[in-house]
Amino acid sequence: MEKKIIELSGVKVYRNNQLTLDIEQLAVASGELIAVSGANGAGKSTLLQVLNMLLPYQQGLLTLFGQDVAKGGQENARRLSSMMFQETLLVDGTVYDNVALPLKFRSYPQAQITEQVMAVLKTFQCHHLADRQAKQLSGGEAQRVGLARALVYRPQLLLLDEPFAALDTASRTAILTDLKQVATLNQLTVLLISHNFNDVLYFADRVVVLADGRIIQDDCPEVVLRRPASREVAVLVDMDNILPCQVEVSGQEAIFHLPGGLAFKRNSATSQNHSLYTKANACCLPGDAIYILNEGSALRQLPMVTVCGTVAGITPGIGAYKIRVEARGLSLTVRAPREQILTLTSGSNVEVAFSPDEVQLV
Ligand SMILES: Nc1ncnc2c1ncn2[C@@H]1O[C@H](COP(=O)(O)OP(=O)(O)OP(=O)(O)O)[C@@H](O)[C@H]1O
Repeated sequence: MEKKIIELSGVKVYRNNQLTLDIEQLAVASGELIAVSGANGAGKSTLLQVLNMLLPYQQGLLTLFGQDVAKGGQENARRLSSMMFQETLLVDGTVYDNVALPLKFRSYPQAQITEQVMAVLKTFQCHHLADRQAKQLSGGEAQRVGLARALVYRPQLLLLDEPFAALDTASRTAILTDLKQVATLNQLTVLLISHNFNDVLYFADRVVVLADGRIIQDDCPEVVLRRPASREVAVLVDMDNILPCQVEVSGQEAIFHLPGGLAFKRNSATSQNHSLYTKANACCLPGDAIYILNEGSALRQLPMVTVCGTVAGITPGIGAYKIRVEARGLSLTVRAPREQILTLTSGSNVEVAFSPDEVQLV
């Protein structure tokens, strides 16, 4: 059986008499790279503070490394876990001194301190900074040193509260690449708070989405990206098309009604949670699931919904261009490779198509 590093059951946290965190069930296995995402105020930092035992919970069960923290599991959990915040507080002294601190606190012998500090600095590509004054580092260097310090004593669990949010995209990707490699090699469990969904897609095997302190979706990041469980998640992942929609269900058949009289059918037994068919008032569709039809396109043979419209704008991008198509009062965002849009300009008439099965009710 997979070893569980974190288990929460019925955990509730109140702040100022308000229920701020309400986790029915959450289990994280050893070696998992898990992200926690959600809008501002969703409860992400509160969850992390509970896991780091900085904040008490008023109800429920929290087990870390197999031990109930309310029954003596705290000491073991502190020994085996580490945490990093958005601001890395480096103390006066050199980079070496800073990274050596956790080992000095733990009374490691000097030779082992030197060996582990230099090894971890090398892993995070900051060994050349060892003799530099820590307070003179750039933001990116400081976060790399902070990560080295968090991992120098080889914890099994690393909790990250958006520590890389202020870094530029290239530096963030580079640091997440190194961390992912280290984590995979050492079976390190990492829980990363991030509201940057690109980082989540890049780094995590799984993402837990919070809203009002509750888990509203828990799945692999690609599923959350393409099949958000609610409008809130669709907004969080920056879904290309969120469209008003009413659904009429008759037996196994669902008829989707979109603005402009656009309607299509699909089998209501497929694709998603049946309760959404009656309660959803919007649907969403990723831009790469809408295709621009050319004459003779093989897609015309497939059961697709087709709509005629006009190109209202084209935004270049690497991998895919974004094309805004106005069709029957709907504004659709389509993502297509550059070669497919070479003949298009603003004002071009186009026919676009999508499969009803790609439409997600939210
Ligand atoms: N020290 C505190 N005392 C009382 N309430 C707090 C405290 N810190 C946070 N809260 C409240 O708890 C709720 C959750 O906050 P939390 O910081 O966990 O959210 P978050 O998802 O991390 O948000 P953000 O993305 O903005 O950092 C919010 O309503 C917030 O106002």
